[in-house]
Amino acid sequence: MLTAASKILNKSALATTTRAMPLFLSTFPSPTAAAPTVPPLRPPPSQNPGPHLRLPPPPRRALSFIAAAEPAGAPFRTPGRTMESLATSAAAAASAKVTYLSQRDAAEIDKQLMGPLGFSVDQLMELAGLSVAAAVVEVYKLSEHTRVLIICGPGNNGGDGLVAARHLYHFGYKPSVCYPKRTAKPLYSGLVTQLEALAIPFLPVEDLPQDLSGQFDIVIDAMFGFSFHGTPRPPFDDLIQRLLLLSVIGDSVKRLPIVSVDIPSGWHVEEGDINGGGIKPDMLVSLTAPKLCAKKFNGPHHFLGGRFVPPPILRKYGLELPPYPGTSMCVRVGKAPSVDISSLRENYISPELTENQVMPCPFNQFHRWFNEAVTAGLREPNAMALTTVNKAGKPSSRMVLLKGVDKHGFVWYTNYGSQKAHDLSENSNAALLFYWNEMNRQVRVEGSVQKVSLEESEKYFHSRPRGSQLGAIVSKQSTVIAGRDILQQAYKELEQKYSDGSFIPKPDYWGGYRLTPNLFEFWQGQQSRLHDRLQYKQREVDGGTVWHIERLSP
Ligand SMILES: NC(=O)C1=CN([C@@H]2O[C@H](COP(=O)(O)OP(=O)(O)OC[C@H]3O[C@@H](n4cnc5c(N)ncnc54)[C@H](O)[C@@H]3O)[C@@H](O)[C@H]2O)[C@@H](O)CC1
Ligand SMILES: [K+]
Repeated sequence: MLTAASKILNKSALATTTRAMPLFLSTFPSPTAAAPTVPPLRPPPSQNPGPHLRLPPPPRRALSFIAAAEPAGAPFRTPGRTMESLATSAAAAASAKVTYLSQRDAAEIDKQLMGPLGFSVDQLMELAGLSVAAAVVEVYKLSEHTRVLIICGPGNNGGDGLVAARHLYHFGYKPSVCYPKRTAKPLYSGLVTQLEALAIPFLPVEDLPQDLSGQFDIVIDAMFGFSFHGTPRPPFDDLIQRLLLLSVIGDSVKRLPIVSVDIPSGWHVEEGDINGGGIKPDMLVSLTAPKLCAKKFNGPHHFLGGRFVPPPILRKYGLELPPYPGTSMCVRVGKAPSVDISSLRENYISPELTENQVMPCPFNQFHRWFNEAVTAGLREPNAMALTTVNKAGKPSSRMVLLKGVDKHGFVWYTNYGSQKAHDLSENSNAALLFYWNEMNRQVRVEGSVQKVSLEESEKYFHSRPRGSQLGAIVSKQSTVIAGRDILQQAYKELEQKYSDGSFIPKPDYWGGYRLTPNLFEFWQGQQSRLHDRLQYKQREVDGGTVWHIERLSP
């Protein structure tokens, strides 16, 4: 099982964070004697079309090892989702034009969705509330913002808050709800019952402290949405005062953040905070499309949620909205605030890694950790940084994909004309680095590198998809080329040449390498920088070599 903390792997920009390691990893099997053989390596999971809200996929079943994928960055790959596509969609969202809705249009769209377009209010509310929860997870890490107070109003905005409370509970947060004016409709009483079944506390206004910052880490303002008129009536006037108080307590970093759903409550739906005395939320989650008042929002985090707007609505209202990335339920509107790099740090929480827990054979220990990384659903756990050094002592690093490991070493494939190949021809010493961020783990491997046999390279080359085989022929890796079209042209020509499905010969300049290790280091991040580092080094004993384990200071 994964802990709730580990399920929420978010990308918040700022400050120190605590990252808990999946709980199941703490249950190490009892130490065993050195196994004579190395268990088979499982293949990496296929591309994970992960949403913006990154929840690890369910554990995968073990598969037998087939060395059949491409090296990192192989040309002409068509992945489900790459970092490149994430980066592209983030850039597109940041620069996208946004349409703002008047109060009348917002209400009209609502009617159309629930009339001719066939939606029910329950559906829209569920999607809206999920978007709010997803946006909160994007910005406010669970480890730092566990206790969430959701203040719900009498209308649909309040309903969105109730739904968000449920999702946040399931994402591992500890929500409490203040819902002083309940609506006697089955939709709302159902949402309340669902929260009661999760033992989520409902707090009367009288029980809330004047200063909310002592008891909560975030407040979600789901009091009023686009149907708000006039000035807030009791008890919401008092609740809004408490939120106002928050903007004057603490500095901008330590202040209890307020997340407003659709409209900052109390603001005019079109004019915004008219006299400047309204709440100043840190985050606004606009739903369907931002309302006019959102133009006046100048907090650091503006998100859009409600990924359900069909083309007829987009066309009719000429809506331009930022594109949602991947399968995400929310998208940031505008640019993310800049990050102080020096403030980025993690406080790792992991089970201890002790000498008597690890396997005597480092290859077996590697397999154990690798398989756990696969089981946890990490994307490309076989990606490793390879560092080579040329004869002048100049190092260079790049990511490659591990294609096999056994007691003889770690194997990857590449172009024998590449820079790494050139370095290796001058200096066979190299280092590999695996970094499994979500598990607070790193493995370093050092050793010497030789080419694998021609038969091994042939066998692997022909196991690859034909597109990858052609890509390997086309690329004269690490040489300067005039443009992308040259590659595409050469690829097209080859595609035509082999369009009859005939055998594609492996080019001489392509093949594998094997690093035979003389050192391993297994690193596990721990709290307060007291990380575990266990190093395996080879020692001569009675004419043979044995692996000796030492603990290194972090
Ligand atoms: N496409 C859409 O239209 C969607 C709308 N949704 C949500 O629905 C909201 C709109 O919901 P509603 O139309 O129910 O309206 P609101 O939730 O904005 O509020 C209406 C309620 O607030 C009360 N109220 C209004 N002014 C008040 C004041 N001055 N003092 C005290 N009470 C006051 C009204 O009597 C009514 O009970 C949106 O902002 C959004 O959060 C989402 O649930 C789903 C999609
Ligand atoms: K609101």
